[in-house]
Amino acid sequence: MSSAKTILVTGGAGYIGSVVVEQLVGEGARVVVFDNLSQGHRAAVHPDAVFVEGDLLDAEAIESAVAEYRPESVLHFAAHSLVGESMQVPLKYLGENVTAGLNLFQAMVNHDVRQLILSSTANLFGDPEEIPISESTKIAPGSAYGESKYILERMLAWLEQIHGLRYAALRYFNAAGATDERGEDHTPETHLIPLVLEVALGQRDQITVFGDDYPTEDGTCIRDYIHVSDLAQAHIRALDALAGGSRVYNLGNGNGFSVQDVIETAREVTGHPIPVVSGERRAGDPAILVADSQKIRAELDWKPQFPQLRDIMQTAWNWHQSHPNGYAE
Ligand SMILES: NC(=O)c1ccc[n+]([C@@H]2O[C@H](COP(=O)([O-])OP(=O)(O)OC[C@H]3O[C@@H](n4cnc5c(N)ncnc54)[C@H](O)[C@@H]3O)[C@@H](O)[C@H]2O)c1
Ligand SMILES: O=c1ccn([C@@H]2O[C@H](COP(=O)(O)OP(=O)(O)O[C@H]3O[C@H](CO)[C@@H](O)[C@H](O)[C@H]3O)[C@@H](O)[C@H]2O)c(=O)[nH]1
Repeated sequence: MSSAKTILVTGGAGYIGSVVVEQLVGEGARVVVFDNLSQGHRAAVHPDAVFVEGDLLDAEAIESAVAEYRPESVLHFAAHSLVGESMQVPLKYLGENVTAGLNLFQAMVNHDVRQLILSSTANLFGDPEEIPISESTKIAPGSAYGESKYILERMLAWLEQIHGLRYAALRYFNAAGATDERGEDHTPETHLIPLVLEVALGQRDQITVFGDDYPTEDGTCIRDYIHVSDLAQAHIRALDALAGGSRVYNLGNGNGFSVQDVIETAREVTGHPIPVVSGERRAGDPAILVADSQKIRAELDWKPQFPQLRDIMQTAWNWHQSHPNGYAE
């Protein structure tokens, strides 16, 4: 990775973005984080990164940040990202995620910034026709959130054709785990793994399983959990490869685990019994999402360092134990 170039990271105070920033700074890059702290945390931003507090919905704010810092590339993490919420308030996603991207892309076009990595999602595939899901699997977004990400992917394809922008769309499956200093801390928390660990910490009484009548072996949804550091490494490789042209990759571990498996693994890792109650299905949740990530493995020589769910959850548990109140002082 070339060290002198500036990289702008939207959403760099959030869960995944902050870990990517940590790795980029470690590689010697000059990093500028742009985040409105709606979900992110100032303390999650690596101290060697420049921090700009701003909202992508404010076109002037992102325009002036791009004008001031003149990044060579942009990593775009900032978004609303909850599948379930997007099925309650679809316009928050179809409106704000798309407008935020639009304002960012416009600022990039205005200042001739020609490289971008987009955080896309496995939710692009809805209830997929095939498992594992490859880049050639039919796209049929499973929620308003997934649709908002697909609109951004399509916008980028046009900007490539018309303005020569080079982009990588990384369709993450379920991010999980932590580094020593950075982990998952959302308010409210809605993600399965941190919620289960909050039960183990005694901060919640139980975990509700959203649906136990799916067409899977134990009836609960299956997901592909990928360690956040492995995701970060994929961004660094994709950034280095962008000079060779735009690309789209599905990014997961390639192994599926049910909600029940996650709870059982949490019991093993934490030693806590983790009481469970059955709940209704959550709208927008596909039964099974497992990635075929052969393409990024072959083209970028990327390989997950955390293939086992147990190891991923151990890193999350370490972080939750050392940060029982998340990033709060
Ligand atoms: N967590 C996952 O499993 C997962 C999976 C697939 C895709 N993604 C995508 O990856 C990205 C990061 O996810 P995350 O889990 O780290 O989410 P996150 O909520 O922790 O991080 C998002 C960050 O963006 C910031 N932000 C949101 N709207 C903004 C705006 N209008 N202007 C400026 N900053 C804004 C938030 O404050 C936050 O720091 C998202 O785009 C999400 O859709 C996440
Ligand atoms: O209290 C809970 C929370 C979650 N789940 C289930 O656990 C699984 C994982 O849910 P969650 O951790 O909320 O993640 P997802 O909804 O799968 O979404 C994540 O993973 C997607 C990619 O697969 C990303 O696009 C999203 O941004 C990211 O939030 C799903 O089957 C949920 O129904 C429960 O049963 N109980």
